[in-house]
Amino acid sequence: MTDFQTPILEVKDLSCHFVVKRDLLGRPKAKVQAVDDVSLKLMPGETLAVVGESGCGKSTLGRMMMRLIEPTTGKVFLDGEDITALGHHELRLRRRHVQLIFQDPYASLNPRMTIGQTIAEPLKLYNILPASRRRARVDELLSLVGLRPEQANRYPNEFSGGQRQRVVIARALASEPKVIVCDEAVSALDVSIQSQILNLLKDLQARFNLAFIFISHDLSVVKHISDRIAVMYLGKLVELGTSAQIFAAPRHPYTRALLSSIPVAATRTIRPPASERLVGDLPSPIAPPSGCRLHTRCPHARAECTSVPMALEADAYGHANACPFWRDLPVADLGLDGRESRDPRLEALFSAFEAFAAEGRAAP
Ligand SMILES: Nc1ncnc2c1ncn2[C@@H]1O[C@H](COP(=O)(O)OP(=O)(O)OP(=O)(O)O)[C@@H](O)[C@H]1O
Repeated sequence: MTDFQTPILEVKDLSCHFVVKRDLLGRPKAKVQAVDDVSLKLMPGETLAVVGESGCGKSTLGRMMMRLIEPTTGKVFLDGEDITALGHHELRLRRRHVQLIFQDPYASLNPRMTIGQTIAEPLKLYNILPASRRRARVDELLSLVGLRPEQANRYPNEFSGGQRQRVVIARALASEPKVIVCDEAVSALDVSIQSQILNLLKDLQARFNLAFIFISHDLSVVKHISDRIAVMYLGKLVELGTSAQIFAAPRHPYTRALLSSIPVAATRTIRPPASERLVGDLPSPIAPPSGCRLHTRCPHARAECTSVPMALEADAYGHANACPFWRDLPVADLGLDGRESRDPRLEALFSAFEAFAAEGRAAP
């Protein structure tokens, strides 16, 4: 049984370094530090968004959570059980509880199988139901995702992008998961369809107490669906907090920069000014900058940033950030959903209100 104090999914000090070059003797010569020393907890029924620009390690992190990519170091716990060292058979049984939904539903559906066959696959694979009861369950799953049972005999190419994503969601639900990792799950869809799919995911979450890892490069997409948001830069976590903390009182210069790049129309949060924007290009993950990895692009960088450790420091309300100088950042007119200024003296108070509002929804 799920204990509400036990995270449904937890990663501890997780790293993934891909070897991209070897010498003549086959020894590693260059490694991409795709994910570096990331620790996160996901509580049952919670939505944790992982955001950051392309290449920051979001997908690698998501796949390591399912052990679709083997971590270089660190551990993964599913419902309190260390699954890092499980053998193939044991792992396959646990995978039933963590499902993945990709960006492109067409690529993840077999064009030669009817959607009924596709949705029935996990029922067979994990021996969830005998053959005689599978059809009724497929009908039920189709209804749950807003499709009609009589559509079960159709093929993926007969459906729109949004409908195909509903099929993928039905297939994920068939294995009765506890966690669904949504990797850019709505990015390829039109905005109106995006919100329909997000609403569907929210409804299913409430119904089945599902936990979501929601991977996205787009902060505006995750704002309304996330309990907490983890912000990544070049393989490192730079900020972690409730959605309200991140949007109303962002602390790390990278989070401030991400918020400054959201189109005004996409969110009611007023954009930070241009002075918050990053300079230059993303450095190579093969040789990330020393100290704070953002220092080569940070508009607020100072000499010490080349050597500071990049570790998350959390306040009493669970709002964690890796910039030790965040309190000294210039007071930016971030809008803060209607507040006029970002007075640091008021920030602790706002944080307290937000933590209070989030209490019961989010892990500390
Ligand atoms: N199999 C691999 N071999 C070598 N490098 C890889 C491999 N997979 C990912 N990478 C590199 O690891 C880094 C992180 O990639 P990842 O796909 O996790 O980032 P991401 O934030 O999900 O980006 P995107 O949104 O573009 O997929 C990138 O520099 C990428 O090029």
